[in-house]
Amino acid sequence: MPALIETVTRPREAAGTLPPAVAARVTDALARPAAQQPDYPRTGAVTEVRETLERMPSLVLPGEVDRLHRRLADVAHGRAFLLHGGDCAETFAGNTEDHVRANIRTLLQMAVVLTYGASLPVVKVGRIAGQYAKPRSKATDDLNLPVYRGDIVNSASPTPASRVADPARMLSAYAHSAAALNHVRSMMASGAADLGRVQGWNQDFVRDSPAGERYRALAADIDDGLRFMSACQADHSALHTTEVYASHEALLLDYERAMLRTAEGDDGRSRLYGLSGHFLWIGERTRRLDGAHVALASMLANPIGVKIGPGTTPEQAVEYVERLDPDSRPGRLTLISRMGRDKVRDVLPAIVEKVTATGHRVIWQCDPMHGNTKETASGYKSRHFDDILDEVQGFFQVHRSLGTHPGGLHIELTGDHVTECLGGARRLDDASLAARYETNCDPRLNPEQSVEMAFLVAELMRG
Ligand SMILES: O=C[C@H](O)[C@H](O)COP(=O)(O)O
Ligand SMILES: C=C(OP(=O)(O)O)C(=O)O
Repeated sequence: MPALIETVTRPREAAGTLPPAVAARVTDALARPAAQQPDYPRTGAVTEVRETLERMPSLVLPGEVDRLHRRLADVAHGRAFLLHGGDCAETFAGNTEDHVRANIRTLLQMAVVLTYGASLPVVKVGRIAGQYAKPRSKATDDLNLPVYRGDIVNSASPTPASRVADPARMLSAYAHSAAALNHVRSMMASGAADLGRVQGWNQDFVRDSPAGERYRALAADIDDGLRFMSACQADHSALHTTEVYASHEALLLDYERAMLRTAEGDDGRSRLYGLSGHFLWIGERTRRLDGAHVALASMLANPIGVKIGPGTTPEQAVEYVERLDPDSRPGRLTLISRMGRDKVRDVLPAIVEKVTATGHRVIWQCDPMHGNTKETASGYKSRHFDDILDEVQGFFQVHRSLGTHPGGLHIELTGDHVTECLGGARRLDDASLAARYETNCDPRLNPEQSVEMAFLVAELMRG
């Protein structure tokens, strides 16, 4: 697909929107070892694209990032819950109005269930409007072609030409992200997040799902509550709208570099923001402490997440906290554990204890997807609903036993009725996966499995 925005070639010296001292620090940070970066055939083209992006409007605004930071501070203090979800890999072709709407709808449905079930405000963050870069386990695929690294880098189609990394794809990713954000913002502004409407979607779920009976009572309770509030003419204006924030893995350094902007923060001080999204995270494969991803993130004013897999030591976790939250600001750092169901109960406690002892208030979030991926007998990369749930249960057990706040859930999901993860109320089995296995990378929960998961997590939150 051609780039949606033409590159503008300008003299090198005119490039860059950052003050020179900041730009020099960014350059230093990015000179560190960086895993999972594409091998572009022509580096000049990368510079041209970067310079074009540096001149474009940022995708999100510093004030929105700061507001999310304040919401996340509530999560860190145990007064709210962070729900984070969306595609494993967004695609340009899949960035349609229907898909964006369905994903947001699923996220909001889950949020309603969690808010009501756990009586806690839920901060909603989509894996949306930028989740276009994928870290991979191997450099080549089964056909011995360079591996697909996400639509921002190359194409999933299995030919040598389409797997060549193309910097112009960063421009398309920018344009697609802007379109998705625009749609999310208009959904929010036009009342799509009105609790009454979202609750209607849940009733569809209750009616159509084989697990419907189990959830009918909760859905009816929410309805009663809404009717009661209307009858009392109580001010429920807050129930008619909501905030949804955008996040992605800050993996592709050329793109993230181009989206850096300085702006005055809440306190009037100039700060560096990564304005490709509100919340940016560092993945399991790029979290080396002396690496470029950690160095860049440490300079940003955004809330930052770090995925921590089963190989993480308590000492490393403390290092992340010290480097990424040096001012000890609650909500700044989210540690996203993705241990796998077999390891979470053994590995997480020592990490939580050691980090808690530093006095920093991090958000503890559970990603129960990435440690539970398996190949099925028929060759699909899948995850079983029961394994996912088991990891969430383990995560809650660990936090309950240590008296810390199990602050969030990070899920790969889609609002499309795919068949990618096994199990759930419809008991999807290996033979059913072929029907709608559509992901370009990892398997996602479908809407029914997602809402079912939300009901089960709400029960855990009620404790
Ligand atoms: O989403 C996470 C990773 O990008 C993904 O699990 C890597 O998949 P791979 O092991 O097929 O490369
Ligand atoms: C790559 C991802 O996860 P992880 O870094 O935990 O493997 C992801 O969340 O897309």
